[in-house]
Amino acid sequence: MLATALTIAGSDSSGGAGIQADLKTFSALGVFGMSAITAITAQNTLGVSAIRELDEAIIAAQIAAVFEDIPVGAVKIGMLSSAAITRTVAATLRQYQAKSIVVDPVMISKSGSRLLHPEAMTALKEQLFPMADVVTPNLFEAGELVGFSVNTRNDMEEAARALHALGPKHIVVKGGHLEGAACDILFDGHSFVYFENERINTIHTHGTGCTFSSAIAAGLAQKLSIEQAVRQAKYYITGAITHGFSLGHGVGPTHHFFELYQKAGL
Ligand SMILES: Nc1ncnc2c1ncn2[C@@H]1O[C@H](COP(=O)(O)OP(=O)(O)O)[C@@H](O)[C@H]1O
Ligand SMILES: Cc1ncc(COP(=O)(O)O)c(N)n1
Repeated sequence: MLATALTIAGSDSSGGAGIQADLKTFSALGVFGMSAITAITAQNTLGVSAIRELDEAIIAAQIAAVFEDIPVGAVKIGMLSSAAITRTVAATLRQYQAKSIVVDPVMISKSGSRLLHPEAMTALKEQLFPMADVVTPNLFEAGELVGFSVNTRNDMEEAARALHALGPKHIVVKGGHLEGAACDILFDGHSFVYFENERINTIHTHGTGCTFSSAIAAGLAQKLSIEQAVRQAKYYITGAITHGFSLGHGVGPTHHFFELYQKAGL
């Protein structure tokens, strides 16, 4: 049977991030994608102009409709916006005993808009982290979650240890915003694995975090180990950024035709 994955995230009208990036990633990796929308953003390559949260009942109903009928191989969680939505998502996933959960703790868009109210941080840590197989903060998100700034590889390791103590089975701290190579670290509570690629010199990185976490979920849905899933996701995001392009007037999107860059060896 085709592997399946569910994304629980916000909608990005410009198609570069959020639900749209997640579904494109699932498809490109050969996984059947399903979605539960938490919030609708009016967004383009220049920024976010409006956000409308959906009410908790329709969010829970979307998740329930999928689980009641279809086997869910993996779940990716992106923009949650509020504490109430975060609690609803956690409770509904608990109800259906969801497995292989990837939490991307989305906080601020690349264009600077808040996608998570600061008061939702506690619900995220207390309700969702203990259920997560993997949590994938970038440097800023890791810093907000642990309460110290994360700027170096040493800081990334310290942050991964502190976040692992909150309950997730694995932490991936993403170094997309580091100086030098694009280096991410995976921590399982015992040891670190580094995933490193040359930094691609581009401004077109809209949706990189969404794409990377969805690619990890796709791998888990395909029964890869966490390390294999992160390796596949790193290969995928590197290709998607390499082939990212200028669309609109601002930060353009990544490219989701995996076959194209697979054949080209990136
Ligand atoms: N310019 C770049 N070149 C190569 N890889 C990058 C680049 N920017 C981000 N990445 C990679 O993309 C993934 C997403 O990371 P990041 O951009 O830090 O996330 P976010 O979108 O949450 O800020 C990571 O694997 C990171 O290493
Ligand atoms: C709906 C939505 N979800 C997530 C992001 C973050 O994406 P990124 O930080 O990669 O721009 C976004 N811009 N919009």
